[in-house]
Amino acid sequence: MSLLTIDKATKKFGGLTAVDGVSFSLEQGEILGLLGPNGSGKTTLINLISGALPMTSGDIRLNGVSLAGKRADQIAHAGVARTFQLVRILPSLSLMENVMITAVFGAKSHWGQAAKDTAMTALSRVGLANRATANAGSLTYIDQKRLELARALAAEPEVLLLDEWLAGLNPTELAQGIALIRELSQSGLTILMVEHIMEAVRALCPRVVVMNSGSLIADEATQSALNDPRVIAAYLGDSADA
Ligand SMILES: Nc1ncnc2c1ncn2[C@@H]1O[C@H](COP(=O)(O)OP(=O)(O)OP(=O)(O)O)[C@@H](O)[C@H]1O
Repeated sequence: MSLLTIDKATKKFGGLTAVDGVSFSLEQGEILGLLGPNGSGKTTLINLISGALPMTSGDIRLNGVSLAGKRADQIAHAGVARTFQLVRILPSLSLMENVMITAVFGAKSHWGQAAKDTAMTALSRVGLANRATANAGSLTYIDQKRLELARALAAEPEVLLLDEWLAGLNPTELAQGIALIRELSQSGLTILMVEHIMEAVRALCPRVVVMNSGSLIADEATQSALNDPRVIAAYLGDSADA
């Protein structure tokens, strides 16, 4: 059985079908790229998986158990964590406090010292342990992104959803970011990553799924997808780095 199964997931906003009967699955330990031009439905799909938005129809299953109709907090508790395109850290709190919040509300609902330990482990994994007591508002952009990632990791997910986590980094930071995601993947975490930076997709994802206008147009090995005429046609006319 696949770890995460997306089964004809559909989301309509009034007359617009943003996600249109999308089906694919992720195996335990896999790192899968979710590609597509701007507006193709990638973030909406991430919102459906994480419960930020309810599906119009279809099903999403984690370990065979349906997540359909569940709230975001219930889905986090079930083992799905995400990062947001625009980081959602709380600038007036310390890094530790930012991360403890998700340790408390994540898959294992830690309290007290256990929440602190989980938060510190997550901060260590992203290289921010030595700044645990600093104010989150003082962080550079890359460190805000690291903190956002630590918040997702502190929920101790089985599946991590990354929504353009690498966007906006300079070349040095991008190399560091790719190395960090690779480490997380090698530790066994299952990752679905929305990404426009093809260098990162090639470096990290053996397989990709590609959306266009809400529909899935490819589910194949990355190299073959990037040479697929349907994928190339979807990206033409879009400014994305394809
Ligand atoms: N809350 C919403 N209400 C109405 N329409 C929405 C909403 N969220 C997204 N859409 C529309 O759904 C479509 C898919 O948007 P989505 O943000 O999922 O695309 P995307 O592939 O993530 O794009 P990008 O790469 O630019 O982030 C777009 O036409 C968008 O305008």
